[in-house]
Amino acid sequence: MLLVTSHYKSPNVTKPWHLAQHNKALPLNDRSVPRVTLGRRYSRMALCCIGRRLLGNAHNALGTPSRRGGALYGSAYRVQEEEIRQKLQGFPGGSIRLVKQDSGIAVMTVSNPARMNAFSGTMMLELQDRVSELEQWADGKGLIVHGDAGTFCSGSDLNAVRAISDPQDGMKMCMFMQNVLTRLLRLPLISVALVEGRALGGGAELTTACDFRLMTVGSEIRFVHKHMGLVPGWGGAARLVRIVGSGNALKLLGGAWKVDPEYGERIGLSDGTLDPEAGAALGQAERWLGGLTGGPAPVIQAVKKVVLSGRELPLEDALRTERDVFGTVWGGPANLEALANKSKHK
Ligand SMILES: CC[C@H](C(=O)O)C(=O)SCCNC(=O)CCNC(=O)[C@H](O)C(C)(C)COP(=O)(O)OP(=O)(O)OC[C@H]1O[C@@H](n2cnc3c(N)ncnc32)[C@H](O)[C@@H]1OP(=O)(O)O
Repeated sequence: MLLVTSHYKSPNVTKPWHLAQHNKALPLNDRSVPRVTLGRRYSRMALCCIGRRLLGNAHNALGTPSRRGGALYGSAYRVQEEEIRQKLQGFPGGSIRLVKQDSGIAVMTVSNPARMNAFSGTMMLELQDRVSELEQWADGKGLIVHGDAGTFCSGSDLNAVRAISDPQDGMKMCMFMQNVLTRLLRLPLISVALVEGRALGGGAELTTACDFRLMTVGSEIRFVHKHMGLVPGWGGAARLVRIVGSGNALKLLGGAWKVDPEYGERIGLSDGTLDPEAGAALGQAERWLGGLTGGPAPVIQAVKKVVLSGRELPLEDALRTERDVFGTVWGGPANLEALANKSKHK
């Protein structure tokens, strides 16, 4: 069930968006694709399994008002999650603030200024709570993630890292943050990481869990993991490859290269450099994002959903999702209003 459909309640179940909502037969289905050979059928089945898993999650991410949203790991992981949650409670400090604005753009602030906004244990837990809150935000359209006091985030709090350096705890923390950051990226909101100052280690990974990155002059994104004897574990490598390609990702991880705004734009990691003369960075980021989030929330959420499925799913599953999402907006209030206004696109 899609969240966007809840805005379109109507008794008329013959509308296409209701057909989609009620999972009635629609033209594109499994039978419409010929299965040529056994081998292909199996590889196709395998793809479908992966796709359905992601599809289910993607649907959840944008639709089901469940606390778990677009979670990555299944129910077996919940026990482990509870264990690591308790452990993370033992490393307090800082906060993750969230302000949901009437414009439909929320601002999330990573705040631990005494430690360059490093993630304490309780901040990881708070991040999960804020993501859950955003998954439920029916009027939401956009999100800006930034750091407090002029810098983005210096990764994990090294004091916590030292205390949980046992490989099993490390794995649990890694899964916890992978899960939370995957849910962050799958939110039905268009998201931007506003990078001022430094985004290091886990902070660099956090920037990749947003749809876009904007950088201020003098800022840097740096995957310092190699220097810590590590690789990214919060999903940052997988996402980085999709953003900049494997060659550039190898350079950034293998060389622990600093990415300044100019280099960031060149390789596609940064989507723009903010003008130091044009006022506060946050205001500029809000204006930039506002250029993508004009219009009703259900339509913007639908935009995010079709792009998300195109990004994450095999083509056939993405096409099905696109069809279903299309069904939620076709004949909906925004569509009918636009038709009634005879809108032109000059
Ligand atoms: C690698 C992956 C891993 C993960 O995925 O979990 C991580 O993210 S591990 C963390 C990776 N990050 C780092 O290693 C950053 C280490 N810090 C630095 O390199 C510097 O502090 C820097 C460049 C961020 C800032 O340098 P600057 O000279 O401008 O300031 P200070 O060094 O004096 O820093 C101020 C204050 O902040 C504390 N700090 C900074 N980062 C962390 C951190 N990640 N964890 C804990 N504390 C941090 C620093 O120790 C200073 O505190 P003070 O009490 O004044 O000594």
